[in-house]
Amino acid sequence: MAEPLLLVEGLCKRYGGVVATDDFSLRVADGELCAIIGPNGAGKTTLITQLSGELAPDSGRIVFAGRDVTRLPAHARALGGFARSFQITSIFGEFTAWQNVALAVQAQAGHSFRLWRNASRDPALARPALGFLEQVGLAGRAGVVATELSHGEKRALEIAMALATRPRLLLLDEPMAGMGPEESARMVALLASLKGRLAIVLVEHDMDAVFALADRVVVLVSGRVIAAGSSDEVRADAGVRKAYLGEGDQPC
Ligand SMILES: Nc1ncnc2c1ncn2[C@@H]1O[C@H](COP(=O)(O)OP(=O)(O)OP(=O)(O)O)[C@@H](O)[C@H]1O
Repeated sequence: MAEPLLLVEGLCKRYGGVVATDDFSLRVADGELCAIIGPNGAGKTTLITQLSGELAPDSGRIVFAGRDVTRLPAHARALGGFARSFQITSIFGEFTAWQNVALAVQAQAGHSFRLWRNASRDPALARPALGFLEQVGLAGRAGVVATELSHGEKRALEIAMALATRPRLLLLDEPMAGMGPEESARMVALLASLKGRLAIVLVEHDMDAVFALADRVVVLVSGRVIAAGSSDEVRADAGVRKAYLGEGDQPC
């Protein structure tokens, strides 16, 4: 079997008596969109924070592009090609959408943030920043101050900022949270447009979105994988229906 881009083996994390991640293993190929679902408290956030490097596992290992990154902190993983879509707090509210992405482009290029004033007039920064905004459907909102963007636009901006770091793997923690149907549909379309270009690990409660987007769905219950497979396989899995979707319910 070809070496996956992301290989997770035997990850474990306990909080006192609570086993939040229980012998979790995962393989994600280049360009694959892998969704992780599970009921509240299943351990999804604990898992994604271990993948991003914000939380150290008790045991197990994480290998990215052939390199063991288990003990690398988040910023070092980011340099190696990990990007996490952080909560909206990572956006500079008083800056325009364009300026936020330009900062991410600048950070990726390794320039000091103190050069910002000059850099803001630099076409080498301006063009790619606009390009990333275009990719997420925000080109028409480039000059809008971030605080004035809608919730869905802010989430899209975060993704543009993550893309500006030119990641090979994007970790997304509930990108549809707090969205209405129209904003969710726009986010699904955006993620569909990214599919195949980079690997994505998506934690999401919106089942319609997950089943529409994922190449593979992994179901967590009490920190353990109870099923993994295509959307159709997971929807049809009796154990998933019983433990997660609700016994007797129609599949989503
Ligand atoms: N800092 C912590 N200290 C103690 N227990 C924690 C901590 N963080 C999470 N837990 C526990 O670990 C388990 C997994 O929590 P986690 O937040 O990862 O689940 P989740 O699947 O992301 O839940 P949700 O869908 O509600 O966000 C839960 O039982 C939770 O109460």
